[in-house]
Amino acid sequence: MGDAGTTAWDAGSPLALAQSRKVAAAIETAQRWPEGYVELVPVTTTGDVIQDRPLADVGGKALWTKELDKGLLDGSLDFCVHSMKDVESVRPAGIHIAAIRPRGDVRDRIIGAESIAALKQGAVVGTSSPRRAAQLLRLRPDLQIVPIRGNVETRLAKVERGEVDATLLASAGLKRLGLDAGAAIPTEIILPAPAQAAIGMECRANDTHTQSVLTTVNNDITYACVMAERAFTRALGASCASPVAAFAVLEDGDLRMRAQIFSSDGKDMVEDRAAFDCGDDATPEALARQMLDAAPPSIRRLFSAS
Ligand SMILES: NCc1[nH]cc(CCC(=O)O)c1CC(=O)O
Repeated sequence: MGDAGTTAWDAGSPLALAQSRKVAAAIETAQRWPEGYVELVPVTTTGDVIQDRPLADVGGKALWTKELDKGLLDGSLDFCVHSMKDVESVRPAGIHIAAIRPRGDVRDRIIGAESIAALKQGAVVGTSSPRRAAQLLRLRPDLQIVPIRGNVETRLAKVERGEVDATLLASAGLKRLGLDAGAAIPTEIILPAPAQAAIGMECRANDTHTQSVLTTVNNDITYACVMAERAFTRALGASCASPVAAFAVLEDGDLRMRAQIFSSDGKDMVEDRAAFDCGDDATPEALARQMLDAAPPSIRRLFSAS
């Protein structure tokens, strides 16, 4: 960072702007910098330009980070702010996840009904998330899942206009946009995506100055949990087309993780949990291996590590 830090957000997304503003404010407070000291730079990403096709068909999560990665590596940006859920589990060489903010509400919310059980028979639910589709179909095979893209407001409007009966959205994103929509679904019913509700900051791996600034707004516990969820996802060889859920918490000094992998139609699921302790054989990678070994072909073919 020079005199002022330069950070970037995905300019096509109001959620990304809200998150970047919050991160900039947290850094300014921690560093006792004046308001506005951290300069925000809008960067439009391919992911937001292509709104009509499912993410899995056009190139996956990298579409959200490609332009931002380039800005980091060419030195025009000092750091980037991401929803960690949208950041691929393998990052380009030279880019480092420097900090993760305290996690918000990890649950999904249902918009358009009081609960999944309350949806009418055969209801049309809009989601382009393979995880949410599989989880919904597992609980309610009668539902009709249709793809839905666009930002959070667009999706809410589609429910409002009756284009779909319901949709699922992350509670954390709704809250950050100041939207109090829908009903929270317990994690026992819908386990969240790996890294859901976590905002992270990336910088160049060799930029020790920016790293030391970002560390002041890091949350150690969230960082450890999200990194374990990412390690699990990476070990599965999961892509954005793989239905996977994972959620880790720190409890009595242990990292405890619950994880699920599904077939696309939700008919098959492998669920497991593990506690990771320092110096233990139990690791997120071992959990991924064990779950893939137990998985039928309908699940295994969706993961490239199998
Ligand atoms: N896939 C888009 C996306 N990326 C992050 C969030 C919400 C905020 C978060 O989980 O950090 C959302 C919207 C959603 O899934 O409802």
